[in-house]
Amino acid sequence: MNGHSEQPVSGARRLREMLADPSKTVVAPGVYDGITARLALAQGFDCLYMTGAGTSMSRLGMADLGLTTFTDMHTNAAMIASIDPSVPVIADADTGYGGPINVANTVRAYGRSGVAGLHIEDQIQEKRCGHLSGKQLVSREVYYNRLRAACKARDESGSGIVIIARTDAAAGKDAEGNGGFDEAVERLTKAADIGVDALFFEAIQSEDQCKEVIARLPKIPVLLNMVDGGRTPIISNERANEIGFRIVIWPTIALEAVMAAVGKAFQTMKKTGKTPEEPKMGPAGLFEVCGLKELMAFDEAVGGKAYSNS
Ligand SMILES: C[C@](O)(C(=O)O)[C@H](CC(=O)O)C(=O)O
Repeated sequence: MNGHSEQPVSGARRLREMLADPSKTVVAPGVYDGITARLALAQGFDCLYMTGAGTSMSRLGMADLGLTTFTDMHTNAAMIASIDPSVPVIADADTGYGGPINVANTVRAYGRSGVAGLHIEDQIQEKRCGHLSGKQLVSREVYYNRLRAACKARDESGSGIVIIARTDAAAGKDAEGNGGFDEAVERLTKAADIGVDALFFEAIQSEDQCKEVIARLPKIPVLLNMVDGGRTPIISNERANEIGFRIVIWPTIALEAVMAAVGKAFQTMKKTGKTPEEPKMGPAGLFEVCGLKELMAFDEAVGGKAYSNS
């Protein structure tokens, strides 16, 4: 033993193992920072989803309108993936942030940082949340080039990062007017032929459409995007599994909880001059969510005295 017993764990490999069982559905709650990632991990989720909308709002204070750069997204994804490298993180990679060489750079960088999977979409650079109206798409050719670049970078880098092709065509159109349900099926069918690992049909409008998507895209795993108040009716993870979805992401679960709760706490402070009455965790309780005990134990294990009387 040389003491180097901790082998790097590949989130991508773990995600691929999870996807290899066709009877299983990977469930990934949306997280966007260290706190939400820690809270999801504490509940025992075996996969996390880094939401781009949440990253945009938490890091920039801006709505999901394509303002986040590669650096914003990569830095956040890398941080989240590093908290528990044994739990795969699927991260939003929007349009890939430019042309084919940008897409390739994104795939390589996410893979090097331990991100297990990412999705690349066919919106134009001035993109928006998939559940808003008026989405504009790049042409099929530009989209397919993005996907070819992503697959080539995955293969050349050897990271095995799971490439998920997302199309916004069901509720958007390109400059030639191509759009709608069948266009989305066509784009994702081609995506599977190009060699991506999974498919993301954005803004499915009904449970019947969910079934049709699964029937028409039989080749590789299909992801379901569950956004409360979005275009797709909410179904349970169990139902998604019965229909045949292999990944379910819940991008806004933490955003909905946090925004409502924090807004209420600030309102109470403004009205009463104090924090809300509810029981508090206290500083130690708060830090324990983010590894306080483990960090102190590590320090002590190597002879540190800094925290021994805390
Ligand atoms: C999945 C998504 O890309 C995200 O950023 O999390 C968003 C979610 C949202 O804005 O509600 C999307 O569906 O476009």
